[in-house]
Amino acid sequence: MITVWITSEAGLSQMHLPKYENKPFKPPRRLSQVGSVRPNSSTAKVTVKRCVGNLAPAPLEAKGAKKLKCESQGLQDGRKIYTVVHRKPSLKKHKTWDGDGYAISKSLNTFSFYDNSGKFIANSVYADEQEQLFDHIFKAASLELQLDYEITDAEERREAEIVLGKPDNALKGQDVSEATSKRQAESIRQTLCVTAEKASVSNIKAEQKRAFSPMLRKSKGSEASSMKDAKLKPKRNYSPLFDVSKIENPVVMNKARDADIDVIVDPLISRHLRPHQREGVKFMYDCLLGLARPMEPSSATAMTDVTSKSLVLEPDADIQGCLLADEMGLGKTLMTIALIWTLLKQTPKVSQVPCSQHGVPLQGLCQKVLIVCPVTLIGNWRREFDKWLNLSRIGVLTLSANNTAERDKYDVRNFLRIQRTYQVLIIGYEKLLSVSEELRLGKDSLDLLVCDEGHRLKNGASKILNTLKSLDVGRKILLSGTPIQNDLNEYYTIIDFINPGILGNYSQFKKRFINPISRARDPANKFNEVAVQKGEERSSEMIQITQRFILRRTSSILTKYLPPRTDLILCCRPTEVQISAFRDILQGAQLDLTNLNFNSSLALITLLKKVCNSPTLIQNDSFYNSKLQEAKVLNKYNRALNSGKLKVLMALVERIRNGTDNEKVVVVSNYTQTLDIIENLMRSADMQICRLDGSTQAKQRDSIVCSFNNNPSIFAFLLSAKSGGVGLNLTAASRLVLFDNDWNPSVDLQAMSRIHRDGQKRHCYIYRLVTTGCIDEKILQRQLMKHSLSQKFLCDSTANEGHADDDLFSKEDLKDLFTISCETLSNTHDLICSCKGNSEISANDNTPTVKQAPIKRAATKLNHWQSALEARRLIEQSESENNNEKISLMKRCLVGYKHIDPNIVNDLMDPVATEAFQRVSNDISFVFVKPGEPTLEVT
Ligand SMILES: Nc1ncnc2c1ncn2[C@@H]1O[C@H](COP(=O)(O)OP(=O)(O)OP(=O)(O)O)[C@@H](O)[C@H]1O
Repeated sequence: MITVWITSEAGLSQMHLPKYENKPFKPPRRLSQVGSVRPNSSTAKVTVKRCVGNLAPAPLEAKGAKKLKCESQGLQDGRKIYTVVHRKPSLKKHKTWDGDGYAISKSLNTFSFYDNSGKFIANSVYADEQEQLFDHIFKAASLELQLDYEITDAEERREAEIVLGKPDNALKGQDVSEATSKRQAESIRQTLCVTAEKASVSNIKAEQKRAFSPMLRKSKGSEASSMKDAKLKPKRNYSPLFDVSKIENPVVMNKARDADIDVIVDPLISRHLRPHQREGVKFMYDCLLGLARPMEPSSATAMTDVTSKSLVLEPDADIQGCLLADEMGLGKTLMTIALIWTLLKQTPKVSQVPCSQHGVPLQGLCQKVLIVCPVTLIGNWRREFDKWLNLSRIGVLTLSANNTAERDKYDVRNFLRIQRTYQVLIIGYEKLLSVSEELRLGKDSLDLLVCDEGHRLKNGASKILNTLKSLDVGRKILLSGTPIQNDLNEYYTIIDFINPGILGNYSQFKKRFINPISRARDPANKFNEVAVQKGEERSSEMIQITQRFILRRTSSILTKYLPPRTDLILCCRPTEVQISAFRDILQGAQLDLTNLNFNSSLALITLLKKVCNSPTLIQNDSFYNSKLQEAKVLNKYNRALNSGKLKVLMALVERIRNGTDNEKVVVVSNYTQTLDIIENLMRSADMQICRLDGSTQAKQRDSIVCSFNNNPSIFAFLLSAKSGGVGLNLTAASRLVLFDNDWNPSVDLQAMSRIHRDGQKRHCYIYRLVTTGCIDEKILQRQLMKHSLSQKFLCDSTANEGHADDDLFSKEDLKDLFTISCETLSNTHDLICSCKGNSEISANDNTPTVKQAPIKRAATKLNHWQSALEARRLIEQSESENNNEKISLMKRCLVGYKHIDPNIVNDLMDPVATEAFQRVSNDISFVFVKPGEPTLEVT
C-alpha cells in the first residue's frame, strides 16, 4: 500500500492507495496534475478516487472487454470515456509514449480516439479477445494507441466531456461510424477553438500577448475574438506544474486576479536561492507580468516571509521590464536563470496555452529568450545554466567566438525558427550588429530579452541599443551591478528602453526632471533654496516612478555567506623621483587656478595619476609630450622601481609568494601600461603570471581564467579593471592588490569582488595602494564620499565611467587635486581624525551627515537682505559646513577601519602586510585596516 497525505478543508488525512504497478510503456501520471489536489479544496475526496485511477492503470475488473462492468455513474447508454496514450509506431526496444488523449467506446469493441485537445484521431476496433483490453495496442491513423484507464470520477468525466465537446448530454447519440466522428471532431474543433499543440506559435503568442501585455494595445478585432474565445472556451480546472504542498519553502509567484493557476519556481532551483534571491526572482516576475508590487521594506528578513505566498496584485499597465541593479556577486545570473526557467515552463494563464488533460501547462509564457552580454561573460552564463539546471534540461545556444559571420547568422535563424531544440540564445554585444537582420526577421519569436551589464546601453545613439529596440521585445530584464549613472540623459535612455514611455517623451522628461534637477545640482545655485528644493522634489518623484521596476541591494547581504575579508588602505610615500616629476609638471603646466574646470584639467589629472603609478609612464603621455616640452627631463624618471606604490607592491607579492600557504594574488590597474611595468617586474622576480586586459581576445579569456584557477604554478593574475573586471571569477586568489583607484567606486568594487565571491574558501585580503598626499589620495577621498552618497539613492552613484562628474567638483576641490602634500603621513587621515595613528572611528562618531542640511542652513539665511560683511561671513560658514559634510561622508565610509601609523603600531593585522612593511618601512607612511569579521554561515 502507498500512503498519501491529502489536504482538504478538514485538514490532513491519510489515504491508503494500492501499490503502483508500473505497466510497461505507460508514463506514470502525476498526482498533482489533478485539478483538485489543492489545499482547501472541497473536492479532496474526489481527488483520491482519481488518484486511485491514476495509480492503477489496469483495474482488475477491467481485464477483458467482456468482463467490463458499466460502473460509470450517469452512463446508462454504456458509453465510456478512457484516457489513452499514443505514439508513432517504432521498432525501438524500449518504446515510450509521445502524448495522451481520450477514447470513447459505445459498444464493447468499438473505440473513437481523440488527442488531449479533443481533436478526433481515428476509430479502431478491439477484436483480439485473447488479450486484455488495457494491454491491447490499437493501430489507427498511423499511430499506436493504448487505453490507460477508464474515467469514472464525475468531475474528471465532466472535464473530459467538455474537451470532447459534449457537455451535459455527453456522448448521447454519438455515432462511431468514421464519417460521423470526423464531422463531430471537426465541429468540436471549430466550436471550442481549442488550442491544440499544433496550433501555430504565432496564434499562441497572440493570445499570450493579449492576456499579459497591458502595454500592448488590443485591436478591436482581437478584443472581439478574445471575448468570443472567452464565451466559447469551456471552463476547465487547471493545475500548477508543481504541487506546492510537497515543496519545502517554495517560491510562489504573485498573480493577477484572472490567473488560472499559481506559478511556482521549480524546486530544483528554488532550494538554492537565498532570501534576497527569492525576493529578486519574484520582483522581476511581477515586473515582467505588469503586476503592481506593494511597497514593502527591502530588508532581506522582511522578504523571507512573503516569497512562499502568492499575493493577488493589481495590474500596472506601464511596466513590462525591470532593472536588477544588485551589487556584484549577489547572484543576478542565478536569479535570472531561475526566472527564465520558470517562464519557459509555466504560465499563470494555462487556458491560453496547450495543456495536458489535467490542465497542467505544456508550454510556458515564454518560448525563446535572448540574452545579450559582454562577450567575456558568454562562457560564464553557459556555465551558470549548466550549474543550476544542467544543460541537458534546457537548450542554450551560444555563438562561438570562432564562428564565421555566416555561421552565426545560420545559428540565429535556426534558433528563432526551430521550436524545440534551443530556448535560450546568448550573444555578445559585440556580435549583435552582425546578426541584427536575422534577429529582426525572427523577432516575433522572441518573448524575453535579458541585457547583462545593461549600463552599456546608456548611449541613446548607440547602434546596439537601437538594434535591441528594433526587436520590439516587450518583456525585458536589464542587469547591472554598476548603478545607472548620474547623467540624466543616460538614465532616461535606459529607463525608456526598459519601459518605453514611462518617463514621457524626452522633451517632457527634460522639462520635468532634467532641468530642475540639474539646476539644483549646479554649485552656482547652492544658495538658491527654491531651486534646490524643487530639484529634490523632482528627484524623489523620478525615483518613485522608477523604483517600481528597479531593485538594488548591496553586497553586505553576502557577508554571512562568504569568508571574512580584510581591507587595507596602504598610503605609499612618493619617491624623490615622483616628487620632482610632480613639481616639473605643475610648474610646466602653469595652471590658471581661477579658471579651472574638470574637463579642461582632465589631461593634467591623468598625467598626475600616471606619475603616482610610475613616472616612467609619462614618456608616452601625449599631453606631456605636446604641452610640457620644457619640463621634459625624462631620463631621470626612467628607473624600474621609481614609485612608492611599485616598491610596496613588490614587497607584498614577495611576501604572499614566500610567506603564505600557496596563496595567489590578483593585481588590478586601470592602465595597461602600468600592467606592462608590473608584469616586467614580476617576471624578473620569477613569478609566473597570466594577464587579461582589453587586448585579450574573447576566445582566450575563458581559458586564461581557467588556467589561473586550476594551475597551481600560476601565482598572479594581472587584470585591467575596466576591460576585464566584470563577471570574472578568480576565486583561486585570496589576495587582491588595487594598484590605482578609479573615480567611480563601483569599478573598484567590481574588481574586488572577483576574489571575494561565492566559491571562495579562504580569508580574503584587499590592498588598495594610494600615493600619500597626492592625487591618488584625493581620488580615494572622493570615492569614499560618493560611496556614502550612493547608499542613499537607489541608483545614483553620482559617477560616470572613466571620469569624475564635474558638476559636483567645486573650484576648491579642483585646486585640491593639484596640491601635493609631501609632509603628511596621510592626507585622508589628517582630514578625518586627529589621533596619532593608533585609533579608529566608531560608528557613534556623529558629525553632521545629511547632505543638504548645511547648505539649507546657509541658504535660508542668505535669502534675506544683509550687509556684504554678513553675506561674506555666511558664505564662509557655508563653505566650512560643506567641508564638514564631506568629511563626515568620508568618515562614515571608514567606520570600522583602524588608523595605523606603522612606525608606532607594528601589527598591521595581516602578517603579509606587516612583513612587507619591515622590508619597505620607509615607503609605507600610513595604513587603514578593516579586519574581516568572522563569518557566521558559509554555504
Ligand atoms: N544561492 C547561491 N548559492 C551558491 N552559489 C551562488 C548562489 N548565488 C550565486 N552563487 C554563485 O555566486 C557567484 C556570483 O553569482 P553571479 O555571477 O550570479 O552574481 P552577479 O550578481 O551576476 O555578479 P556580477 O555582477 O559580478 O556578475 C556565481 O559563481 C554563482 O554561481
